[in-house]
Amino acid sequence: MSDDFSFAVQATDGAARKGEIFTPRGTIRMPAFMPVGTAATVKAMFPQDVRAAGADILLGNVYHLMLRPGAERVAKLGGLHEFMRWPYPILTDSGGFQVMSLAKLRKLDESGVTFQSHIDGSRHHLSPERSMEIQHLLGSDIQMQFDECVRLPCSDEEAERAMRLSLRWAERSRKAFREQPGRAIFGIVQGGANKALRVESARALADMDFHGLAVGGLAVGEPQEVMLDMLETTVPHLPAGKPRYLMGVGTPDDIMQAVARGIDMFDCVMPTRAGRHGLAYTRFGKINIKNSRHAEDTRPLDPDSSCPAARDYSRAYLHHLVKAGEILGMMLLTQANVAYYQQLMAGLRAAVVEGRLSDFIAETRAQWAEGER
Ligand SMILES: CNc1nc2cc3c(=O)[nH]c(N)nc3c(CC[C@H]3O[C@@H](OC)[C@H](OC)[C@@H]3OC)c2[nH]1
Repeated sequence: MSDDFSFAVQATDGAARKGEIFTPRGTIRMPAFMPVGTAATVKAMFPQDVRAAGADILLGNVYHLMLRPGAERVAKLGGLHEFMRWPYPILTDSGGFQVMSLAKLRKLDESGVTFQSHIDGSRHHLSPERSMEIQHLLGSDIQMQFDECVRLPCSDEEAERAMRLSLRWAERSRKAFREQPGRAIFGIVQGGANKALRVESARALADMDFHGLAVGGLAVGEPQEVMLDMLETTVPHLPAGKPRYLMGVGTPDDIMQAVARGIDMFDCVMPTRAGRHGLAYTRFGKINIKNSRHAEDTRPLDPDSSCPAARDYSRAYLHHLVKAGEILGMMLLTQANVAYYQQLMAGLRAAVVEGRLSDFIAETRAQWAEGER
């Protein structure tokens, strides 16, 4: 196992790619779905179950971890991998998105963002330099540049201001990144829903020495067709030899459509958050397990699933646990959902290798529509 970070495309099907990222902590099979582990845990799941579900990499977040327990403390305790007992790759977001969505009393200027913690009101400052230092302290394998993500819809002026600021912050993040074998930094394309801005941002970042590139500023309230239109505009300007990560996406259908347009990596709170609210993702579509029609249904979510939570427990039992507010209900549905997302990614990877991605997408959608047999 080399101690370097590297990426290889092994098959293509139209714009879609099947590839792998190699890191000293393990290989990431792509297209990949990265479960969100914001506060050093994939909520309601043991790390070994996240791994058993098929995940090669999970996410951490600068904003949450700098506020609690603190980046220096995580470093003192051996780093995030040791802290949360996840020895495989971790990608950390740079915190800019959460500051703008969670923190109070934010002040943004060229230096960065000053804000008050949503937890205890303490005051903090995040800059490209401090965000990279925190990601280094956490021991992150893939670090994200510090950027500004604007909500949609927004004016062209607002999108341009944030995109240019994010490019200047990309340079500063890249300079502040501590080069280490196996460690990577990704740039983030911004530009709102403005095609010219998206192309300019992508081209500028492609010329900087990033290991991978993310498409940011999407999944922020825009319709799917706007998101897909921005992908068709942006992806052709991203280097084919680097991984492409679409941040915050998405539903199973969003992911399939984005894979077909050349995206390799995804993250979304949907499978974990939905699991905690009684919503199950399955090959037959979504199942709201709270619905009374499941109260005496002895079938599991999916008898053919490799995930024990989806295969071994009746819908009646899951219905009972969720109605009773039992913790095990959250645990089982979260595990089943994360496993379903990983099974979907495995199906997409195989379909690209076999050159049958469009058939796979059509078959998968048909099975959702058909629902239960
Ligand atoms: C939901 N839609 C969505 N669009 C997004 C766009 C951006 C963006 O342009 N820049 C940055 N830096 N982050 C973004 C993010 C946050 C992802 C993180 O948010 C956290 O999920 C809650 C998780 O942190 C473990 C994840 O880590 C990568 C987005 N999320």
